[in-house]
Amino acid sequence: MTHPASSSAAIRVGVDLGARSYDILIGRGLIDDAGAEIARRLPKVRAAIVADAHVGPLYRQRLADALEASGIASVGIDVPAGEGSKNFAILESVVRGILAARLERGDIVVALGGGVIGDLSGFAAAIVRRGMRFVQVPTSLLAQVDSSVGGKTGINTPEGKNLVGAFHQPSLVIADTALLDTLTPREFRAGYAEVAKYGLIDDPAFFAWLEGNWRGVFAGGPEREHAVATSCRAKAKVVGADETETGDRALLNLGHTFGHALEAATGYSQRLVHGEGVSIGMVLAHRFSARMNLASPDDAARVTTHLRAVGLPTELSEIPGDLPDADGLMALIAQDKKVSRGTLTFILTRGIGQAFIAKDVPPSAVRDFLADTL
Ligand SMILES: NC(=O)c1ccc[n+]([C@@H]2O[C@H](COP(=O)([O-])OP(=O)(O)OC[C@H]3O[C@@H](n4cnc5c(N)ncnc54)[C@H](O)[C@@H]3O)[C@@H](O)[C@H]2O)c1
Ligand SMILES: O=C(O)C(=O)C[C@@H](O)[C@H](O)[C@H](O)COP(=O)(O)O
Ligand SMILES: [Zn+2]
Repeated sequence: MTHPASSSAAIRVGVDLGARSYDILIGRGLIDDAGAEIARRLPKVRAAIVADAHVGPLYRQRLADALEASGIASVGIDVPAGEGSKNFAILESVVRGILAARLERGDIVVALGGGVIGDLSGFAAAIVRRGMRFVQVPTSLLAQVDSSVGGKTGINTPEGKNLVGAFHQPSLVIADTALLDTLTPREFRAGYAEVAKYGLIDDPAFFAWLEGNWRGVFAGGPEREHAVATSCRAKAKVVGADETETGDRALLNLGHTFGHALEAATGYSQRLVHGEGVSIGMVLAHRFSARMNLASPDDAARVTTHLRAVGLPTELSEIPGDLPDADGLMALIAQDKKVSRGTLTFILTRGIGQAFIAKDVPPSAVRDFLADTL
């Protein structure tokens, strides 16, 4: 199979949200068509391209040239790389950068980067002039399959992950899968955890396909575009049905209640990046489900085997440094946004591809499980 060379050959996935509907374009080389794709949808705009210290030097000039060729002038805004940038101070610097460039409400913020840049600059776009439009040009696997789609934007605080933010949908997502070739193996693997998540939520055939084809996804064969498109279709369907997570969108949080607590516990640092937290969290969710007699332990073992095969961490003991005890982790879990009237909601499972939303999960059961696991 050959790769699409231009956006005319791109895979298009629609996110159906009435007046806020938008396209996700997926394919190799699409960054060079970004100006034309944006100008077609958002004529006569100026742009701020937000990028971090890794992605900026690699791709910002190329993107700026593509925008310029379609008459879109741009300025660049720099952000330090890493999860630590999802904070109030860096948010302020992005907001001030947009204002300093005198961008108007009708202009655009372009997030060129991974999920950190997308969440941060999407949130800036949501609050500058009470809401500017923004375009996602995701450059990590995680951002292409998950964070660039669906409009969750925000920052972290010491109290917990993504606790400050807004729902603000992009106007367009341009996922150039060739850009993933420069990702580190660690970051590629981290993004893969969110790919596997879609299989584990409700698509057992996709999970089985991944077990057989993950090497092609990593190597950049046509399996990669298939995995990105399958993931985007799955996410677009959920978001189209429940934009602001009043119901089934919570399924996309599989593995995240544990994972987010672990990210907060490790200070949003390189000790544990988001996708690694999700990998361990999904294993814990499957093991906890087995312990509650909801699922077979064989399913938890199968999930562990696959995530380990691609090189992802699956055990708390793989996180470098000390972790809080079970009570410390429970204090972080208590800040989860799915907590309602003080009770915990978890995404549990009855088996591979059979995740469900479990309300009123007894905290004592989770605490004892964590104490035994630690
Ligand atoms: N909004 C959502 O729906 C959603 C969904 C999932 C995750 N997230 C958030 O996304 C964040 C994680 O995203 P991430 O894993 O992309 O992290 P990231 O943005 O930190 O990117 C990972 C690393 O890869 C580098 N990088 C990105 N693209 C590159 C490329 N093409 N070549 C070389 N290096 C590249 C970055 O500079 C960074 O060092 C977390 O904050 C998480 O909470 C949000
Ligand atoms: O889009 C969603 O909804 C998700 O839950 C996707 C997750 O992968 C992502 O990490 C998201 O940022 C988590 O959202 P949160 O509301 O739990 O902070
Ligand atoms: Zn996630």
